[in-house]
Amino acid sequence: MNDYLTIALPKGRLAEETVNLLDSHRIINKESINFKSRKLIFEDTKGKVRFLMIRNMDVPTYVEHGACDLGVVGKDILLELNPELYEFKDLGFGYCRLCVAAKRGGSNSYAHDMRVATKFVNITKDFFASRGVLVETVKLYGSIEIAPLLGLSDFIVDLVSTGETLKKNGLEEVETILESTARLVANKNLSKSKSERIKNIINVLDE
Ligand SMILES: Nc1ncnc2c1ncn2[C@@H]1O[C@H](COP(=O)(O)OP(=O)(O)OP(=O)(O)O)[C@@H](O)[C@H]1O
Ligand SMILES: O=P(O)(O)OC[C@H]1O[C@H](OP(=O)(O)OP(=O)(O)O)[C@H](O)[C@@H]1O
Repeated sequence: MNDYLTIALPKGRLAEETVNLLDSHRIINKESINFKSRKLIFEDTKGKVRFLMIRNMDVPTYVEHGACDLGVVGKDILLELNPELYEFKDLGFGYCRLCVAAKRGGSNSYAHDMRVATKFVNITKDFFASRGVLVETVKLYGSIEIAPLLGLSDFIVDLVSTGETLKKNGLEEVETILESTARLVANKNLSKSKSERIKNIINVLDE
């Protein structure tokens, strides 16, 4: 079983694109994974790859601790968690921006002690500190756009792709903090044979 390469996939929008990419390069056969199933572990016996369906924010933890050899995760999460792992490759998909947003037509000036709702507490604190503003962060896990509408926060820091969620909820973008795409990451203490396999995978993806 140890000759299997274990890959942490983030359940959600990045998993299927990763599997399609690996399948199109014949690194795995996508038939070995059923996204509709409640199963959390899949094996491609021919390609000798095991996939673990992991919550997005947990992917770096699994890879950092060596429970998985490889993982796919957004750059946004890597910047937020700053894990000890190798970032091997920008996979190009999963593009989004981490933005400051507020109620449309409201005051967009920053002030000390204002509340900012976000999943990305570390990036948010650092960003406002770099602007000389000390803010109170309100940690949320989803539907962040609702917070300013109900007076829970003055601003939000959240991911924007098409801008549709901001628009539909009466918010507007104030500024972009960073851009993100999906990254292939690896554990830092891989065996020689696993390092070789990963190098081969990257070469195939680069062809
Ligand atoms: N609207 C979007 N369009 C494109 N990529 C996105 C978008 N939102 C997030 N992403 C990217 O995809 C990654 C996974 O997002 P996804 O929405 O699948 O998980 P999540 O909701 O953050 O995870 P969880 O539900 O486990 O908290 C994000 O970290 C980011 O890199
Ligand atoms: O600019 P858009 O294309 O509208 O995409 C942006 C939305 O996508 C993500 O949410 P997701 O769908 O992951 O739901 P969540 O609120 O549960 O995180 C993000 O947090 C925004 O809410």
